Amino acid sequence: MSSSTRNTNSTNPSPKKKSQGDGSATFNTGNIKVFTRVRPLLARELDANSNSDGINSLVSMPPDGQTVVLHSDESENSRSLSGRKPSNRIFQFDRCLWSFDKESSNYASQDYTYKIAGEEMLNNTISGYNSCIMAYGQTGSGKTYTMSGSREEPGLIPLVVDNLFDKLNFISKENELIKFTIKVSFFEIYQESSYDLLSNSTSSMNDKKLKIRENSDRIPFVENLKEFEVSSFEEMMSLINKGNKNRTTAATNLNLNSSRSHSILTIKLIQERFIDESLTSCEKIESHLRLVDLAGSEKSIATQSIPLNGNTSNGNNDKLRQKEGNKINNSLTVLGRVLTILSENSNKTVKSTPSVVPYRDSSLTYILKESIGGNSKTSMIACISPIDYDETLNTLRYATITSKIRNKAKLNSTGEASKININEIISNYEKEKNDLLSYIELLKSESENDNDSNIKNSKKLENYIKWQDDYINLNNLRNSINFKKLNNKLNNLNIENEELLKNLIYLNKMKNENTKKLAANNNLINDKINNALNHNDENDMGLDLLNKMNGVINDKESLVSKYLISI
Ligand SMILES: Nc1ncnc2c1ncn2[C@@H]1O[C@H](COP(=O)(O)OP(=O)(O)OP(=O)(O)O)[C@@H](O)[C@H]1O
Repeated sequence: MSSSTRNTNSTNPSPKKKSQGDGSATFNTGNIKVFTRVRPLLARELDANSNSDGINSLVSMPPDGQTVVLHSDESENSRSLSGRKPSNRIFQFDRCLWSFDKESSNYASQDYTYKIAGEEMLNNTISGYNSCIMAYGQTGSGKTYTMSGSREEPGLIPLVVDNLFDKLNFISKENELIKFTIKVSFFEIYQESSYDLLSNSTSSMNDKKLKIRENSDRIPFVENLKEFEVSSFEEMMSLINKGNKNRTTAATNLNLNSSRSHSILTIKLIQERFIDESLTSCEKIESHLRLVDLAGSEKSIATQSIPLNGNTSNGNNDKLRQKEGNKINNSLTVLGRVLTILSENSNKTVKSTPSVVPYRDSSLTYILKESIGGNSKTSMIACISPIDYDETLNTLRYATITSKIRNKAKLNSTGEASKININEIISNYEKEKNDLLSYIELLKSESENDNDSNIKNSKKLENYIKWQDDYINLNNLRNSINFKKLNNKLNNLNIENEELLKNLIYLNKMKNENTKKLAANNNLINDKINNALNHNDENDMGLDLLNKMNGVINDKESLVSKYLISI
């Protein structure tokens, strides 16, 4: 059985601005960027239609790369549950990604999706802006595939992490006065409660619940969420893979591996930019990139659990899936309400009062407050199925509302350079080292069979090693800066030498010219002496002139010899 598509002649779209005046200007003005991506047909969808001639995609994407057409289709493939006759709908977004058919010339691969939807957000984060990419769409529409992908076809998250390290390594090589620190945290919102996906805790789900609080700037955060410092792609991916394994998923009729929770991965980047080579003051920039894989909107019948091992009685699982589905739908309904109000507020005139945004109505909107309505450059990838008219229409409407939201992203810099005292840092390190050394001595004297103490011991040793690394890094930084200073001095000395050489050449030239003038003067004087001698029989006047001339010669000679001595 073959699949076909209406989109046969489009080419890979080139980047360009949205043409419609729908309030979504370029990203610099702060609008949420919106992309849509259509997935291919799945094996079960092909099987279910094995008797038909082939399934068309209800979605097509013309070559401009920014338009998506949702076609009415009265055949069974439309799967319209509304009963009404659907009509063709046209939508425009920042970019429409065609992943329906791998053979198509404009097929949007995982790498291409990263280039279009991921790279700009990563660059924003490195430039010091909070950024966020979230995947939205009905269940089974390709959100997790887009965000995480598979080992063979890695999605946005692994590609972002890979490129993050590449970019930071490049910057560090170019500029040794920047120090980067990367931290990662990962949590899920399941049935309105937050859980740390990186926690090793074995306590009950109830005990593992984390609270959402607000900081002094009224920005919500997950209390006690663990944050891990990482320094390589492998380290970061091993944490993310651990988090993905901990995420709540289940097999449903629509997706064998359906995410039953919203997951939020946060990569925090701290940059310390030393203002000058003395290393005494630095600007600190702290930004984060949030990667959000939302749970899919769903109809309860469609997401009943799949009977396992041939067991048809699956009542409890069905109930749980339904309860999960209701919570997911509720939070997505609140998200829709919040996005609508934000979009209306963004398009109100300056004088009118903005409506209150009900962020607190769900944990999801509360925690995403800054990303969807505050200090963040944000993009949404609206994932759509090629054969579900009603759900695709809903998703595209949602996405259109989102594209009209204007956020105010700020550069998260300390602004003024904060003073740091390098000697103080080193003496603190030294104090810490001495404390650790004496602690290690103490531990050594404790029982060797005591497991707890051994664990503590090794932890402390780890800390000690980390301290040593930091100390060495700091010294390396100082050494390289000292080396740079010496190099500068050497360059300056070379420049001074060049100046001296130029002066010497000039003085030599002057000396030669003066010697020539002196010889010419001598000739002139000799001529005059001869002239006078020739006339000495005439009177004493000639002798007198001769004596005067001799006096002039003596004066000139002594002047010249003084000058020559001086150079
Ligand atoms: N662009 C794509 N190319 C190939 N396969 C895809 C693509 N998008 C999705 N799929 C496949 O479709 C199925 C459903 O995708 P996925 O699990 O990503 O959906 P989801 O939107 O995350 O669903 P849920 O909300 O239930 O978690 C998976 O088998 C996935 O591999």
